[in-house]
Amino acid sequence: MKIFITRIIPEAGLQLFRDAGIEVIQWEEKRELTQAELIENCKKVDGLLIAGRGNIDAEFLNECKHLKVISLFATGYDNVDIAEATKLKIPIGHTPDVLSKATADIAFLLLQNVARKAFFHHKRIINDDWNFFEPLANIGQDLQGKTLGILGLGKIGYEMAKACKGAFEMDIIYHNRSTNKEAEEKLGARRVSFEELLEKSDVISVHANLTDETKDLFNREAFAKMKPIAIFVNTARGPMHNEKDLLEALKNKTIWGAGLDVTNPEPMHFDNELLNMANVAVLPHIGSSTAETRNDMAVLSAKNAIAGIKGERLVKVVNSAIYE
Ligand SMILES: NC(=O)C1=CN([C@@H]2O[C@H](COP(=O)(O)OP(=O)(O)OC[C@H]3O[C@@H](n4cnc5c(N)ncnc54)[C@H](O)[C@@H]3O)[C@@H](O)[C@H]2O)C=CC1
Ligand SMILES: O=C(O)C(=O)CO
Repeated sequence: MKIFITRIIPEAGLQLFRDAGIEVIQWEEKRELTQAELIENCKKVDGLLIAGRGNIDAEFLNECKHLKVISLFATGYDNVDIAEATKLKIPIGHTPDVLSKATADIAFLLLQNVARKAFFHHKRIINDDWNFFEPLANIGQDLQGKTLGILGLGKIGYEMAKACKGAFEMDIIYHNRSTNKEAEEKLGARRVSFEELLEKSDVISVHANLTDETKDLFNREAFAKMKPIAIFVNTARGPMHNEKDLLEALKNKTIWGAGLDVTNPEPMHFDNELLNMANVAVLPHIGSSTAETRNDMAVLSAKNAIAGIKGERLVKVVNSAIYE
């Protein structure tokens, strides 16, 4: 039995494959493998563990329909044609829960950095531009008691809401497909329409899944409805905001600032204008990137892959319909 892994993953996951007697073939080159190379490598194995990008579309799935499992080293599965995988009865595993706190921490970190322009001031010091105490300079904004609007109050959104409530006693409003009872009871969160979320939030933090419905949701029209002091934070997926419209909204002061762990496209080009704006903080998609979380992701994704190869139900499966 063999598994192909598209990146070098933490040892804790590799050990589980050894214990299960499954041979590991890892892609060790720094560059991203091409779709043709992905297909070629998958032809020789029973399962695929995919970390990073990778387009698991209908064409790939039909070329590799012998795969007993595709295990994502991620919780987001927007790069997979789930309907086709389900039709072909290929189980898709993912790694929810274990990364919720780490990812929400990055949303929280971005929010504070933007509110106080911390990344910008750090850059100024590097450029020998230390501005001594000036009452009218280096001005950020308080977060205390402000309104946090969450788009997609699922696992990560809940952790972000909890952090903001605890640290800044923020009022929480949210737009979600369903009511989140726990957030309403424990955090006093209130479910609102998308329009109300845009109009009432001082901070909008995006935590929904990327789908046809959420793609390009934050566009010129949406930014125009937001408050001029609003801070936009996206740690979910870059295509949920329109980057040209975001730049324009920031330049025109339609909104106040933005914190991005995900960009559109990804990677963001180093000379992108957003990177030179004082009220913008950008990170290279590091939401789940802590030693502890990556270890847990390695273990969970390996457990999913091993179960799939053995023909057992995955621990965390996206397309549970295949078992019905
Ligand atoms: N920056 C990073 O490194 C990471 C990013 N992510 C992203 O975060 C996303 C969320 O992860 P979780 O919180 O674990 O997922 P989740 O499934 O627990 O939460 C997503 C929430 O979004 C809601 N939602 C989906 N479509 C919606 C719509 N059209 N309108 C309103 N609400 C909608 C769902 O009902 C759900 O409550 C992932 O799909 C992934 O794209 C996840 C982990 C790390
Ligand atoms: O889990 C995900 O969806 C990520 O984006 C990376 O952890």
